[in-house]
Amino acid sequence: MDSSESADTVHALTELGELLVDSVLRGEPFDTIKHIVQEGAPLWYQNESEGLSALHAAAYMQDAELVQFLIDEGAVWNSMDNMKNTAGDIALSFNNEAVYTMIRNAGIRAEMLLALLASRSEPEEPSSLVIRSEDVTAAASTDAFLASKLKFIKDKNGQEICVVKAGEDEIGVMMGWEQNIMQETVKSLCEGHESANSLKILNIGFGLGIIDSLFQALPTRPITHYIVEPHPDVIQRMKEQGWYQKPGVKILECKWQDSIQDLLAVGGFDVVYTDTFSEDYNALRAFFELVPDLLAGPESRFSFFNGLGATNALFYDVYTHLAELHLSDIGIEVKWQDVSVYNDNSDRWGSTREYFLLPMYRLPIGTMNLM
Ligand SMILES: C[S@@+](CC[C@H](N)C(=O)[O-])C[C@H]1O[C@@H](n2cnc3c(N)ncnc32)[C@H](O)[C@@H]1O
Repeated sequence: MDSSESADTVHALTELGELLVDSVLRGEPFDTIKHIVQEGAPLWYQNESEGLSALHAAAYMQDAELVQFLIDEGAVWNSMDNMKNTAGDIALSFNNEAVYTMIRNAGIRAEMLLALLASRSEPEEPSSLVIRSEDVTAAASTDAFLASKLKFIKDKNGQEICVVKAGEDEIGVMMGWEQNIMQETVKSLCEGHESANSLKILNIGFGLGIIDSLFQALPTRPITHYIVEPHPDVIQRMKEQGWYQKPGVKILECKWQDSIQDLLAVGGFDVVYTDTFSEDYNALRAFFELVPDLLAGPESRFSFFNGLGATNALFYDVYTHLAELHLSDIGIEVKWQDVSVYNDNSDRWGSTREYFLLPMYRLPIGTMNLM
């Protein structure tokens, strides 16, 4: 094909794409739209003016039949319009549960498939949702992150935060406002635990040490408290803060991937928590697979920082369901709890990139399902 032919093809596809979106928005009959799709209109096409795809348009029209048809024909569930809304966000804004659920389930199916493909291919393909393979900054590459200098500073409210430079942006590794999430997590992991008086705890990722300090402040101090942390600046701070002298605390200065054999050999943990940085869903899922062998038994509890996709309600919902399904596959049943993180203090991010924009954090507590 010469360049004028390919320009003609692009032009024809653009015209068909525009026609499809316009027809959906005009409420044309189902058969007319089906015909345009069968003529080859690209379902991935997003119109010039607003960035709307046919799926966005069908969500605006609240046409469940059409939404299902477009999904079945391969519409892209997670594309964002110029306002950064997905079709799922639009359905949500209309409170249209049926349409929203169809789009969300399409997302879950697509991500399940991607995760399956990733587990069978070398090298691994990252999940399509948030962190893309081309992101080699400290935000999405563990090597880049571990080689970066961390800054421990105070936010406008005087709360401690830890930030790292990622390309042009500064991004929070751990922000002070997450204290509440950590508090609720410790409560749900430890309160009423059968082994509350002799807890054996494993935490992956020290960060600001918020959760580890909360574990240490439990009415009965944990008997054994493993912390896995690879970043040299964090390790330096742990030394300055006396973590190496605390009774029962054992610090492994490496990534969880490099200490997993030792951790499995220890095993028998009553509580396991993980909250790393710059890792994608595939890494989290790889950790999930190990959890049953790390836990002591059915009374043991597991949680993880459920923050992937949290810049968008639909993405967050898809990740939350994906995690639940994958954990259920390996015999871990998850109960979810909503923790309000709404805060009208728009300064909580300072100049850092925002990564959690939803009013609710969905806190997972997993236990071994022996059924
Ligand atoms: C978000 S912070 C953890 C915050 C912590 N939950 C708290 O309460 O302060 C993430 C931490 O995970 C560490 N980390 C990153 N990749 C890791 C990996 N592969 N294994 C273990 N820790 C990792 C980072 O160095 C960082 O200290």
